[in-house]
Amino acid sequence: MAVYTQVDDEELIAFLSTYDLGPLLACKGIAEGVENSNYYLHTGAGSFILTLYEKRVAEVDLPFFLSLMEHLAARGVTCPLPVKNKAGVALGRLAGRPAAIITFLDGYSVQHPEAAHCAALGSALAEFHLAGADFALRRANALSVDGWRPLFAPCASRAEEVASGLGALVEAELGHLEARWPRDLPSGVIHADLFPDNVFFLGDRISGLIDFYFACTDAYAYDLAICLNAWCFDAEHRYEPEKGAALLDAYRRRRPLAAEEIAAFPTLARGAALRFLLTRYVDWLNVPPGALVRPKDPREYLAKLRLHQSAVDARFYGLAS
Ligand SMILES: Nc1ncnc2c1ncn2[C@@H]1O[C@H](COP(=O)(O)OP(=O)(O)O)[C@@H](O)[C@H]1O
Ligand SMILES: N[C@@H](CCOP(=O)(O)O)C(=O)O
Repeated sequence: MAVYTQVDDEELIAFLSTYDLGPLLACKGIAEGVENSNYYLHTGAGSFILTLYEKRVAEVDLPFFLSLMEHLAARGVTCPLPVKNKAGVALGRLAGRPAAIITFLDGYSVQHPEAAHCAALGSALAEFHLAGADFALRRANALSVDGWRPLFAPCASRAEEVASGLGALVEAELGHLEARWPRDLPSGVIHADLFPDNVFFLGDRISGLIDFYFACTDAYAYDLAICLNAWCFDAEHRYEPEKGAALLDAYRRRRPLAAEEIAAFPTLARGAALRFLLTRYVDWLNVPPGALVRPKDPREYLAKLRLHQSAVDARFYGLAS
């Protein structure tokens, strides 16, 4: 359960009184998510999500995330909208944290995506990239290749606690990726965390995307690689080529991949695996005392990284220019 910051009733009622949302009717901590504290909020005006932004979200980046949701929604991507208070401001402070209320989206996330879900995701991801192409704000990806070594270094000595040989493997992989990371691929705003829990379905159609708090300006194909890792493996972390093909084909129908994106794809998939291996590893070792959170298993991403290390080139993923 991701609630790092507890909100006191009186504080919440005072916070809500700065909005035109009517009285507080219910507020419950949300069981999913690992990054921020999220509450389901029911008020006289309906259902909302209250988010208190935690450690990995820099306050200075919040205008980027909130404006991005407005930008995408205006271009037909179904996503939450930040709710403005009576002063016309979407960002406030609650319980000592930056906080915002966003609209509630109907839908549910699929726990075991099938190829049809992967295809729907591929189309939605390409539409997201196209809709964000004229987004004026930029945000560097703090969790790209230059951020991985500083993330790992402070807790590198504990790697054996998580998996035998992990420290050596991460060191070698960092060296490999730092030497080869592609820097000039087609780029724009990417979601960077479009895992199944951040995509809502109603029936077999995507009803909305959530959780834009890792969004940044980076390579589109890197976002696709993140999705391949998150959607196209089975519960034992084995790659499922038919799901990979469904995702990649659907994406390419909406936004064709350039030859250099295809050539870089194995490297991007390795980097995408290492990025989530590292954040999960750090979080696994550092659960804040009193936090209600279930950290995600870094070993899942170790298995995915090993798979990508075995890929000779993009044909492994069925990609050819
Ligand atoms: N706009 C929304 N509408 C409905 N449910 C939401 C919305 N935003 C978040 N949630 C719920 O809260 C959970 C955690 O949100 P998420 O943004 O993924 O957390 P985090 O900020 O920790 O990444 C989601 O899995 C979902 O169940
Ligand atoms: N998707 C990340 C964790 C952060 O995402 P959240 O939406 O669960 O908060 C992972 O799986 O490591």
